[in-house]
Amino acid sequence: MKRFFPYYKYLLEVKWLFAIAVAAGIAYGAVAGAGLPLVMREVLPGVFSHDQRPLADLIFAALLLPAIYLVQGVAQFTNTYLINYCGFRVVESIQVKVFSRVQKLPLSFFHKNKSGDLLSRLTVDTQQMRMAIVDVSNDIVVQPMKLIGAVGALVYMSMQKSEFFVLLVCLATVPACVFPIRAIGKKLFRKAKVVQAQTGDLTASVTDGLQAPMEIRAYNMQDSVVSRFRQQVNRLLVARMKVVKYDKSMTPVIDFITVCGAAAAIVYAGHSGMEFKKDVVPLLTALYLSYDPLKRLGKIHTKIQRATASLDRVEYVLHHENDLQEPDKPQPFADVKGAVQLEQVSFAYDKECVLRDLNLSIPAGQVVAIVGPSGAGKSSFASLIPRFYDVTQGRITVDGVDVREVEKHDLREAIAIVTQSPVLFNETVMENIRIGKPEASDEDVIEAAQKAHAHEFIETLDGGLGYETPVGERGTLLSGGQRQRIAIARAFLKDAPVLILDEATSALDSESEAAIQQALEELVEGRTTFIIAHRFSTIKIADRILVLNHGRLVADGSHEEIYPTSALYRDLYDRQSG
Ligand SMILES: Nc1ncnc2c1ncn2[C@@H]1O[C@H](COP(=O)(O)OP(=O)(O)OP(=O)(O)O)[C@@H](O)[C@H]1O
Repeated sequence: MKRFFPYYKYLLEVKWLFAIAVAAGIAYGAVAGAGLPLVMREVLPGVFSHDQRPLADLIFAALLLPAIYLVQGVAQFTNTYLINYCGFRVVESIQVKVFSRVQKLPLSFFHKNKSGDLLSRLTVDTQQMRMAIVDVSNDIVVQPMKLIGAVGALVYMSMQKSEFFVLLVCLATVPACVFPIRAIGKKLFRKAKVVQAQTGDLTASVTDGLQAPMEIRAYNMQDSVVSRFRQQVNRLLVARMKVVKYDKSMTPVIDFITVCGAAAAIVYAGHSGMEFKKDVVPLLTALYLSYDPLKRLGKIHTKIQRATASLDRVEYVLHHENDLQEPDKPQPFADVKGAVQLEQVSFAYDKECVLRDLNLSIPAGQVVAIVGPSGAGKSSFASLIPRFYDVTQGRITVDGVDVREVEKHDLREAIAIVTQSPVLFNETVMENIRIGKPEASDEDVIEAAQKAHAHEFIETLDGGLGYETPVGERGTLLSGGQRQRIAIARAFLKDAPVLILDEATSALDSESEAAIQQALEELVEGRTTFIIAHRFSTIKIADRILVLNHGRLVADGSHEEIYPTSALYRDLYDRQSG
């Protein structure tokens, strides 16, 4: 339980509503625990005595029951309604915290963790945590109150007739409940952990299945995808049933132990010649009502165990070490010109180096194409400049400042990236371009689209809806060439001094290709540009070509300089020109 304490601060945000909820819960507990037995003990025996009672007395006595249930009902509704509200608010705060943590983590985190599993941690596991924080806090106050109410009624009755006191001994079965509660709780924790992990796997598999509809159809994978899903659902079912087994065994076990106490009460009551209506019924009602909160208190343990299994998964994200730390004393980074320098740079994702001993000086405004065979390290090279990863050795500077010594936000403000398959967000074309500069006016966005040779096609979109056309999830309502031009428009709007272009590998139709080529030529002007050249179609706009092979720089110069001297470049170039 201690592990949940840091999260109680979210409950403080709704402390007054929570306090009202608990107060209503206490009122409910007191009325539910003590009201019914006392009515039975004090009122009903008189009503059903042998003497003829006036009708008014009967009506009064009868009305006591709905009155008790009315008070109890209003208090219970207020309690559960507000507890639910507080619970949702706490979940909301935890979800925002986890989501914002995820957004701060480096790219490597997303390569190690499946997005579906992260989704399940963010949604399912945070909901489980709610149980431990809000429901348990409520139960911990309300259920003992109910217990005190019922036990109070027993004590009150025992004061009226001393034999009743002995019946309190029946409650001695209560401590015996602790042992099964603890044992079942331990089992439940382990089983709940398995369920949460498998829920994550299942969500990951669903996400995969929904994100690649074309590939699944193209390769006729429907049956195998469904069969894998069925297996995972089955595994989850088995794991869930284990949780249900332990969770649901708690109540019967506690019922059995406590009913032994009730049996002892009956034996005692019968033996000592108590009056059934007047003494035994109210007594058993009070006993029953004191066992109910006990069972609920027992469930608190199982709730905490289940929530702890989820807490582990949520804290995996919250406490995940960020290996791309911000500098302690960030250097100012304004009016960037874009001179980039690599000094003895080596880089490895894991153990094996994918870039080795790179020494380069790229003056501001130079357009550099990076070429090399597949896997040579071109994309890795480009990802080091915006500090998506840190170099393993050496350093990279922009305008003489080590990229690790400026705030990541400032560094990335100075860099625009156009990837080969740009991701569009499920918003309008206008908003997708505005991502480049959130404060830009509509006119600025349109101007950027014009520069990117995108304005013409945007205007005709969706029967003239133009910039207000939604692009669909991940931009699926647009063609590859259109998506690329929107990404180029974003880069124009951002107007950053450093540009990284990941040239499209897929063939575009000649009209798109010509428009994109022209847009890129204008975009690179005056910016330090790194073009990851897969198809060499953009190579002619480069001032300088870097040839990488197995992570090493094997040639560096203009096309005219390196074509005669680098066999690898010549080979790559000739193959491309066919
Ligand atoms: N996230 C990653 N984690 C681990 N290894 C990676 C990761 N990304 C790339 N690699 C490895 O790093 C090496 C260089 O990959 P990189 O993507 O930089 O090459 P590339 O020249 O851009 O290739 P291509 O032209 O095929 O895109 C490859 O061996 C690749 O397997």
